[in-house]
Amino acid sequence: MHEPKFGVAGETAIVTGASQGIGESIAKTLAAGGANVAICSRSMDRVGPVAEEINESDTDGEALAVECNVRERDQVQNLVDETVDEFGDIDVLVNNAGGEFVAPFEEISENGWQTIVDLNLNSTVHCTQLAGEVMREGSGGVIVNLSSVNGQHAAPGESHYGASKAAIIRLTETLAVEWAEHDIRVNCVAPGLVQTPGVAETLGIDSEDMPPRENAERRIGHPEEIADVVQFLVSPAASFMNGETVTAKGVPRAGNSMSQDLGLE
Ligand SMILES: CCCCCCCCCCC/C=C/C(=O)SCCNC(=O)CCNC(=O)[C@H](O)C(C)(C)COP(=O)(O)OP(=O)(O)OC[C@H]1O[C@@H](n2cnc3c(N)ncnc32)[C@H](O)[C@@H]1OP(=O)(O)O
Ligand SMILES: NC(=O)C1=CN([C@@H]2O[C@H](COP(=O)(O)OP(=O)(O)OC[C@H]3O[C@@H](n4cnc5c(N)ncnc54)[C@H](OP(=O)(O)O)[C@@H]3O)[C@@H](O)[C@H]2O)C=CC1
Repeated sequence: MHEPKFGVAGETAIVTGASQGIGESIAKTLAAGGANVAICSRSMDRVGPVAEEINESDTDGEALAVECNVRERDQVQNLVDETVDEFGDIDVLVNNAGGEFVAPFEEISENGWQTIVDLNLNSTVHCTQLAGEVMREGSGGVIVNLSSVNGQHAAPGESHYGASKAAIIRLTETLAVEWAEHDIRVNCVAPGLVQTPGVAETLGIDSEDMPPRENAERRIGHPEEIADVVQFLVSPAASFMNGETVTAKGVPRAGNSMSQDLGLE
């Protein structure tokens, strides 16, 4: 009889950008599955309480909070070092930290473009190279990158974000090929619109404005619906998946009526 292998118990995972939103949900989901999680954000005041909540819950996995701006390579090295010191190894890396502002291409300054590329793409490079070194010297691992439907389809005001998220998809595919010999799988998740504090801030919509889950045509996603996809990809159940981008967007079109209303498609 074939036993499904969806577990992550005993694994050590780094989740970046875990003080809120999708990253917080991924960290809690992996910890609930028995993984130890090293979680980071730019502020210990914000990420510390998430780790406390995990450690005070009855999950098997433990949490370590680290203050780390993933745009700064030396801070990422410290995140990797603290994780290995605390848990002994790194089995899983989830490159979740990211963000954007919405602006027409011609209004994006050089620094504005650089900021978004640094935050989404270059941070993924820092984390993947530095945590990947530990994986390659050890017994391999699993990496999951957060892209976006904006990395797959054009949307107005998203040139910088879309370019950085499209690059993450190709980086994922390339590393899956290059690092297969090190027993490292690299996959990607491309969410559609998901209800997070970042979306509320970027798009100016509050959770009270969000359509209910029952409204399949208009509703936006919930963070745990992305966390479950990540949990699957890092588990041995996805052992034959490498270099893939899994889209999670609720409706089988580019976006939904909600994103049309918001002018995102
Ligand atoms: C067909 C497809 C259909 C798709 C339908 C579904 C669509 C799904 C869409 C999902 C979109 C969601 C994406 C997300 O990632 S949401 C969650 C992410 N969270 C956030 O984005 C957080 C909010 N943003 C921020 O915190 C900041 O804006 C940011 C982190 C992005 C930058 O902050 P930072 O402090 O590092 O940078 P500065 O404020 O110093 O700015 C740096 C330069 O950028 C310029 N800038 C900043 N904002 C704007 C703006 N609104 N317009 C133009 N330029 C901006 C700023 O001026 C600086 O440049 P200069 O020095 O040259 O002035
Ligand atoms: N929500 C959505 O609709 C979609 C989101 N995505 C992607 O999913 C990921 C998560 O999005 P979401 O949960 O909405 O984002 P949020 O803005 O809600 O949360 C972002 C998280 O990243 C952290 N963060 C931001 N900048 C840095 C940095 N430089 N270094 C370390 N941590 C940082 C923030 O913590 P702090 O402020 O404490 O540093 C926070 O924990 C992003 O990559 C995003 O692009 C993709 C498609 C759709």
